[in-house]
Amino acid sequence: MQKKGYFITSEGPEGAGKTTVMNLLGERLIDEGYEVVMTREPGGIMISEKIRDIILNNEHTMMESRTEALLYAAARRQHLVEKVLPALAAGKIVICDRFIDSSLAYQGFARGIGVEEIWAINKFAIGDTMPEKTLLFDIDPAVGLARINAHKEREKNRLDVENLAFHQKVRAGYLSLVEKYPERIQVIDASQTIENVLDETYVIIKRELEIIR
Ligand SMILES: Nc1ncnc2c1ncn2[C@@H]1O[C@H](COP(=O)(O)OP(=O)(O)OP(=O)(O)O)[C@@H](O)[C@H]1O
Ligand SMILES: Cc1cn([C@H]2C[C@H](O)[C@@H](COP(=O)(O)O)O2)c(=O)[nH]c1=O
Repeated sequence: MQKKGYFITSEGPEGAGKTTVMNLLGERLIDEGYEVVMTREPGGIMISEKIRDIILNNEHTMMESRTEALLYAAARRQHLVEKVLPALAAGKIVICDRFIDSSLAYQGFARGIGVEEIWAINKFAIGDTMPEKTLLFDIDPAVGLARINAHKEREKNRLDVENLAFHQKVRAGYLSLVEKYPERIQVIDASQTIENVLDETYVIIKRELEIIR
């Protein structure tokens, strides 16, 4: 159906509903006949899932911020070459839960490493590959964290357990990225019901896919 690959990423603070909504979106697009690859960062393939375990392990309290940033970039590189680029070359839609904007918001802004520094290591990791469209699921971090905490079975990782001030910096970081890249990053109010968030997401992505078709 689609003539060329299309790279979509979802971003946002913890508990914004990215995974829930993008999975539903992916199912809907597949039902319509699109070839869709759903994946995530850090992870998506064996090596990057192993790096994910190292980064997010709650016992790794000694992990230094730049080490963390480099591990995210390493996981990103391997995932890109092993999964994302081949799928795009085959004309598929790739929907990736988080990508470089997570590193900019979490490591660049919230950890305070600096956006330029994070760009530099990620440029090395991804070259010129950037998403065509990024959806920012925007939510008050207190609401997002409350959603996560309501599900006691969900294990909290090393980033989830950062304090509220950290997650507020993440959100502020994301919003400053929207100002910098208004064409690429589209904000969705993630405080709405799942159905409404999905509808809004679907309309945005369908419009994009119809343009490239
Ligand atoms: N719009 C919504 N309203 C209420 N609850 C929601 C909404 N969207 C998702 N949830 C619930 O919030 C929780 C977190 O959702 P989800 O895992 O999709 O978020 P996420 O953005 O992927 O989070 P994280 O990045 O922390 O993994 C889940 O229990 C999900 O059912
Ligand atoms: C890609 C990426 C992710 N993070 C953080 C964001 C989350 O706290 C975790 C991933 O967990 P999720 O349940 O899959 O959302 O990692 C980051 O800090 N920097 C990154 O580049």
